[in-house]
Amino acid sequence: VQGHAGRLVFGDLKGKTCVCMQGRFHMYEGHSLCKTTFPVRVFKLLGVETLVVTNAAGSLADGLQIGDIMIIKDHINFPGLVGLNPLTGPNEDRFGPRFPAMSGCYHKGLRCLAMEVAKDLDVAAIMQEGVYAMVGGPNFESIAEARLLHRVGVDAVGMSTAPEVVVATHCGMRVFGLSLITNKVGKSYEDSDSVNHEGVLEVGRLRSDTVQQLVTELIRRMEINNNTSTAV
Ligand SMILES: O=P(O)(O)O[C@H]1O[C@H](CO)[C@@H](O)[C@H]1O
Ligand code: HPA
Repeated sequence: VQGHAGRLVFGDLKGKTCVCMQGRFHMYEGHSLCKTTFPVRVFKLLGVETLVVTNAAGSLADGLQIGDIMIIKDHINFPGLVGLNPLTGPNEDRFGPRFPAMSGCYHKGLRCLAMEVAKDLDVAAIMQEGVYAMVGGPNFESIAEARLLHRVGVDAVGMSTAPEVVVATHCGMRVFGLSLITNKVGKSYEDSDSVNHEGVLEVGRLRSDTVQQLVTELIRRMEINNNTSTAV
């Protein structure tokens, strides 16, 4: 999608072997969920243990302002709830079970560590935990849709991430996620501001250094098991 470089970068980050996706596939681009999540299975086969996901998202929570960073505590996978799930079809037993649990899919230890990192980098004031919801897109939400999402407990909404997290959790990877709040989602018919992709990219540019520092320091401090691989 425009604004995503579409590169896969391999390297060493603070002593940990990492592979980084600059960009992702989205369902709204017409890709199957199988293709959208294919990189995650490639990472698994490469020996990656931890997946760090980042996204741009619109805020529904009054306490989340533009430029804030939300540590994803949990998600609501709206496409998944109606059967648009990357795990649909015969189960790939070599990756994981037919019916994987999704409770606790955003690793608690990594969430706590990220908050410590935020304090040490002096950015804790712009960070809090919340619930991310994936919608199909590509249109942004109507006012009634925004109100619905708010009522069901969504803090931030975007059009990605949940399928990758489902596939990573299915194959036993640890997951950590961040949403950069790029816009407020209008919940009032009196609001005249409307969101657009250029505005989303602009906030992304403004906060890219902060997100980069947070992720780098988190990776430097995170415990690893046998190998040293992380995918971002
Ligand atoms: O989730 P990412 O790809 O970060 O970006 C979000 O921002 C784009 C819309 O501006 C959509 O792609 C949406 O999902
Ligand atoms: N809605 C859905 N996806 C998004 C938004 C939004 O407001 N902002 C960035 N991605």
